[in-house]
Amino acid sequence: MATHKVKIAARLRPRIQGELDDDSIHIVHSSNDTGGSSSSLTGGSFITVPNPRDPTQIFKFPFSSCYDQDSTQEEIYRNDVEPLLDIVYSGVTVTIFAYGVTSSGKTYTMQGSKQEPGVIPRVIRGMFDKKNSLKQFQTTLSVSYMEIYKDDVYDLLVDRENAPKLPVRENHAGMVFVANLTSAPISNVAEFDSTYNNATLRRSVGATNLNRASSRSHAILTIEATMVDPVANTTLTGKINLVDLAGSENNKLTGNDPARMAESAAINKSLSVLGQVVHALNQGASRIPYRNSKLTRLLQDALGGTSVGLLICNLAPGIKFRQDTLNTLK
Ligand SMILES: Nc1ncnc2c1ncn2[C@@H]1O[C@H](COP(=O)(O)OP(=O)(O)OP(=O)(O)O)[C@@H](O)[C@H]1O
Repeated sequence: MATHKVKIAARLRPRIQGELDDDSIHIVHSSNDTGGSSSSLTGGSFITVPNPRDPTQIFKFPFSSCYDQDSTQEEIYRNDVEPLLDIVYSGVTVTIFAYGVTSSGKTYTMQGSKQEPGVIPRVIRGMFDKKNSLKQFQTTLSVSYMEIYKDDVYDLLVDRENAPKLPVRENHAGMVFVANLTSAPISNVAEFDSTYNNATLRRSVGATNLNRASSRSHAILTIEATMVDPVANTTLTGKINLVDLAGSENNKLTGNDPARMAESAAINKSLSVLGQVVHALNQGASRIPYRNSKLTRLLQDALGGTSVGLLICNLAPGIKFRQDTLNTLK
């Protein structure tokens, strides 16, 4: 029986201006919940959504953690993210995904704003704070950042003109890796911020050049911790992947634009394979379909073995998203 699991959380974003609220989507906190505040409970809650074709039929979706419109970035970090940093420093790979349709709040959850920083800036601060408390190790942190667009991999830490598609290879032990991906050492938060901000700019410039939105690609930011114990003469490596997934999309919205349809097909395929992989892992299945997409192939070592994952399903409350919300939840 497999021991690895991907925890699945849901977050309903608040209504944004001009959006008609779908007040039939409810987060129900189970009665045996004891911890947390009223906006975020982690003891097993569920979301209810009526069937658009038959409102008397109520679909019920259970989640390990549910965050409603009033939940804060701080709550998500404290409840579900911060506990994972100790796991990284024990030499394990952790992966956090933000999943959902376009405009459901993935980027807000991962990056946040200056006033309300999201998972990425909080993880960076947490990683440096913990590093400084690990006295017995000489610990170094490094960052890599890549983008998967239509199953091609690009390095976001190098200029676009010098950024060819990177090959995906497998080593002797069967471990999949991206050849020639930059790994930049970071010695403090300011150094990370500067590297990351440049890369984010590069991602949006690249996206504009390719005539697409950056939300049409998956972005994988990886922070690796290398811990050397000089007394025991051992080295331990742990890492955390922070993944802002491309928006899942209703194919009907792509019109007849062939480029858009190909893009959409690639996104939907990789997201559907990710769903199958997470399901298979959580069922303890013996065969996990990693190889069916570049995204899951690349994250194979991050999802299998002793690795740990957190998938945050972002949901939009608007009526026009009802069917997408159901698709995400399913
Ligand atoms: N929890 C939240 N609280 C306040 N505002 C939010 C929240 N979540 C999302 N928003 C706002 O909703 C809008 C859409 O969110 P965001 O851009 O994060 O969506 P997305 O899923 O990343 O979209 P895309 O797939 O197009 O990148 C933004 O204006 C964002 O600031």
